[in-house]
Amino acid sequence: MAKKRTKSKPTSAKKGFSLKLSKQNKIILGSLLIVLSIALFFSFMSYYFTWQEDQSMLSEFKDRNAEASNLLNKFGAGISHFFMYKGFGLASFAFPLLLAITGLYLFLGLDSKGLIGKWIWGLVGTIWISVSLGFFAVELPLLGGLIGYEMNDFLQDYTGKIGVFLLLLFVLIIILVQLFNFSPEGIANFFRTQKQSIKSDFKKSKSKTPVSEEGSIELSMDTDTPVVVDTYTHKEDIPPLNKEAGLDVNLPEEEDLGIALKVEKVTEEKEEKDIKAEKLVKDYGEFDPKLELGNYKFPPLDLLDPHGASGGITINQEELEENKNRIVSTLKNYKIGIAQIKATIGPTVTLYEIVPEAGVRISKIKNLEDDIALSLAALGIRIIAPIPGKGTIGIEVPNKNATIVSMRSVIASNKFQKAEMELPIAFGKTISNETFVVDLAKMPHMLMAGATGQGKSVGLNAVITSLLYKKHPAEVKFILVDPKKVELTLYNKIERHFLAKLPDSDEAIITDNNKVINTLNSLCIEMDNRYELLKLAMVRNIKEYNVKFKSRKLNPNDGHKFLPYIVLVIDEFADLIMTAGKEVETPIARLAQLARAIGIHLIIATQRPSVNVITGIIKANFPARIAFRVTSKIDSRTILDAQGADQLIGRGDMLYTQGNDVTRLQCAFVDTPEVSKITEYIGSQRAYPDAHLLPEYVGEDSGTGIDYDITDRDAMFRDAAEVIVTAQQGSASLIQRKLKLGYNRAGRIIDQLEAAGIVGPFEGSKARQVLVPDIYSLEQLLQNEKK
Ligand SMILES: Nc1ncnc2c1ncn2[C@@H]1O[C@H](COP(=O)(O)OP(=O)(O)OP(=O)(O)O)[C@@H](O)[C@H]1O
Repeated sequence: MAKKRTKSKPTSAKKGFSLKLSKQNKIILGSLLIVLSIALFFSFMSYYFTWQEDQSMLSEFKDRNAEASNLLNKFGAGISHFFMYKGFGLASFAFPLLLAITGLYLFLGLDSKGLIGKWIWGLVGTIWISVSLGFFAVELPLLGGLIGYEMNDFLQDYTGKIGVFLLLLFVLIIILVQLFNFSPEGIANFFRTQKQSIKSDFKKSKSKTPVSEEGSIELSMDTDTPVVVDTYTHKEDIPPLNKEAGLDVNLPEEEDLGIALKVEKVTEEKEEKDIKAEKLVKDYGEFDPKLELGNYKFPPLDLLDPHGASGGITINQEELEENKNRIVSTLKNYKIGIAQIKATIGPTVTLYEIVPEAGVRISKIKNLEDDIALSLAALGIRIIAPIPGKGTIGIEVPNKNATIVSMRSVIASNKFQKAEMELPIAFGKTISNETFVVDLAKMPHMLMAGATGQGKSVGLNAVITSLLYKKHPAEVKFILVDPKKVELTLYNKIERHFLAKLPDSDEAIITDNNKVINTLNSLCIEMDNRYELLKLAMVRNIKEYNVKFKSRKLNPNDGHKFLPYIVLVIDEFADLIMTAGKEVETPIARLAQLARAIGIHLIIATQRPSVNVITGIIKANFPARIAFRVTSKIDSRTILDAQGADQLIGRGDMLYTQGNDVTRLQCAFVDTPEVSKITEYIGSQRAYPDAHLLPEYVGEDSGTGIDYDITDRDAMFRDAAEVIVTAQQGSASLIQRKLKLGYNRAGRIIDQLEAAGIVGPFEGSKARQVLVPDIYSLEQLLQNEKK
């Protein structure tokens, strides 16, 4: 369902007439229609009482001295005469109603899609009522109006009274079926639920009054039983249960059926729950998570720049010929004959597919990779021998004039617009110029690496932009970690729409490494909480959970809530892992292993794809990997487990793998001003009161309430205390430096010092306060502790 909704998002042109009016004009026109509808309403009402008096005056309309009795004077009398007398009679009230609805739509700027339908059905209903009331036109001409009377009369001439009646009945059925989804089952259901609620009300009232008279007990049993059987005739196992439920107060002698009854009770509860949910859905509709920001407008396409690309790629025939000849002659030099050669032109590279003559060994061509690259004298040549599943050999040669793949073109593509995915990402275009769209929810986590300046940040922006164009703020939340402090700041503007943060933090975009650790741990708590909810709801993943929640089968009073997807983006992972090591690696590995089912997805980018940054445990849990250009073959292997990323040409040229196949893509280009426009567009709309709040996590560093056992203290505890007190500066890095300890051990000692009351609590980026003034006081404190 959600998918369907996202499909019909107003992305660009599909807005009907509302597109032609500015906001101000809509408000003005809306108010005009509302005022007009009120005037019509009062005119019509008043006309009912004054029409006979006013009729003679209609011919003197131009005479200023003539006065009508209608509340709206001559205007009221004239227009009511037109609509009610000459028109549709009582049914004319539909017009002020329709005008008021249209006016409200325009005034409030609502999506005007359903409006035409309302008018059509309104007019059909008006004619139907007017023709039906035409039967009484002789006695009461105002009921059906002239049109109703004439039409009724006309039909009667041909079909007679009964014919007209049957015709009207048939039209009524059409209206009910089309408009209210009327069906025989629907009617049966309606009566069933009505009966049910009457019965339960009846039972409730019965159980409230203490049973005292035997006679009355028997009577209630008798009346109860047939109702129960009636209600569930289609389910044989239920009636005995209801019988019991109705009887269990009254008939203790049926105790021997105890076990069977218990089993059945469970089924009944479940049924009742479902029925309740169905009733709720019927009364209030499905739960709509988007309702709180119901007027949210998705960013329009024209915020994105076409970047000069007219859409297609220009084919340079000369260049193609030249490259082909060079490939053929190079291979000829090594005595490799070619049976066939074919070129596929992409935005940045052209793929030459070669079918070698029979008997040529593929390994021979593979070994010639460097020689071919040399003779083609071009940067970024990649040889794929053989192309998986094709039996040909591919040589990718960069185009002299690369075409920029604009984000606009990929977002506008059919493939993205129609993508039936949970978290669709339009990455860019493949070598055969097809838009490449993947589902982040299926990846389920992504590792992105590449040397500096090769397009990582643009890639991250492309990912975030794709999601912003497809998802409502209620459906996805981002946690942005930006140790470089400049790359992701633009997203600050959408903090209250799309970002998630820790409850006590001011900034939603995390730039401080300590906060990252807290956030990651908080995400782990969120993950555990979500698993608990999934368990309670008896579903396997977030998608099923949200479907169940939307159909009101999960009670918010039991802690259930709509769960948005959470996407964690870390722009520079190397920096984090270097400073925090295991403290970051452990929660990330945990999240990566477990978070896929509950809608938490990680995207990690790094400039330094070395093995101590992308450790085995991280790599094992990130099947989707993206490599922009890197400087060495080793780096390429670290990211992709294959070489090739070292031969890319940069500027968004990238390799993508989600397992075995490696796909070469040109990443879509989205520039900072475009991102800025998008975030401004979203940021200027009504938002939630705050960013999405993650569960609270009390980090080890904040240390509140940590009570360390004195005997458990680190061997260097005393030395560290002396260093801190002497320097009067409570920082872990000081201990690290002076005592040559690792980050983690120093952190632990600081916690112990805090527990001992030597340093104050964690104060963010500032050093902690030292609570002991000198070495002498420290001695005393430690002595007292021992006692
Ligand atoms: N997909 C693309 N198409 C065209 N040009 C691109 C593309 N991606 C990046 N570029 C060019 O490369 C430049 C650097 O890109 P980007 O800032 O994304 O690199 P980076 O890898 O994030 O660098 P750093 O690691 O230093 O932040 C961009 O300013 C842009 O000119």
